[in-house]
Amino acid sequence: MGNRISVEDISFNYPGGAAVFTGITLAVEEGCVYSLLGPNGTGKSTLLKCMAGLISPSQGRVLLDGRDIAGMQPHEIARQIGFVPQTQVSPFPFMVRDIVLMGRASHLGPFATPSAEDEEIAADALDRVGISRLAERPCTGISGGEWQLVLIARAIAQRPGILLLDEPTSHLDLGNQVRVLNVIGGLAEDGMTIVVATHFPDHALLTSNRVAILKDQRILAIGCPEEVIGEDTMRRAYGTDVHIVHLGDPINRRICVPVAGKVIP
Ligand SMILES: Nc1ncnc2c1ncn2[C@@H]1O[C@H](COP(=O)(O)OP(=O)(O)OP(=O)(O)O)[C@@H](O)[C@H]1O
Repeated sequence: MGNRISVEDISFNYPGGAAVFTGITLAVEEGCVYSLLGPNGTGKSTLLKCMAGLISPSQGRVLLDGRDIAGMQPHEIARQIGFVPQTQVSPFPFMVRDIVLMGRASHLGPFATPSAEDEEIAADALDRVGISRLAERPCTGISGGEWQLVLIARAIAQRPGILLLDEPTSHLDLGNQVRVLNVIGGLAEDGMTIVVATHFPDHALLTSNRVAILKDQRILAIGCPEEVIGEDTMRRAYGTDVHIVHLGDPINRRICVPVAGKVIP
């Protein structure tokens, strides 16, 4: 498997609604971290759900290694694609470790139970996101940020070739944001292809090889992060002024700082 995913000229309407987006085309290569930016409601989650095969585009195709996912069985898609939705808290008090073990489901036969190796993979995934201590806790008794880490651990345990993450750092403290960004970088280095919807341009600058910004039903800008995340494009995307600051040596990074806001002397 080549772990490539692309969308070709896709459009999407929810029933009875206007088009969320039209004519979107993008190609994500193996081992690439691809960030989707854009204001609230511009369709980032909807695009990820189309890519995960959870909903079908009204027009256009989603291709997995060149194959149209419309013709694939759900279990075939689940073996190759992992999806981390925006945090949805389970109403059932499953143990955290059992939720993460559910990530192994696509690797098991219909009536098979998880093996010792599956248990080890789940434990390793919990360790990778730093929440081994929560393994025996019911998921109804953990925080929003902890839930987000559980869902990420479940996707890591799935070991998909392609991982789609919907705002994976939105509930996380600073340390856990960095941890998850490092995990994303490590997975991509191992050849996993990653698409991340995010509201943090800095995270896109830090982790991505490519960025697309959605706005007004279309792609406003697409390309490498240093080109796309510029002051003019950010203003056009979000309607607010930012400075792009180059931190220079030894950090050699760009950060995106909003200009507006109360400045405390
Ligand atoms: N189930 C649904 N039925 C009808 N409309 C929906 C549904 N889900 C989302 N929408 C609408 O589709 C548009 C795109 O929503 P989507 O959640 O994909 O945007 P987003 O860019 O991910 O937003 P955010 O950044 O706020 O999470 C929005 O206008 C939203 O109101």
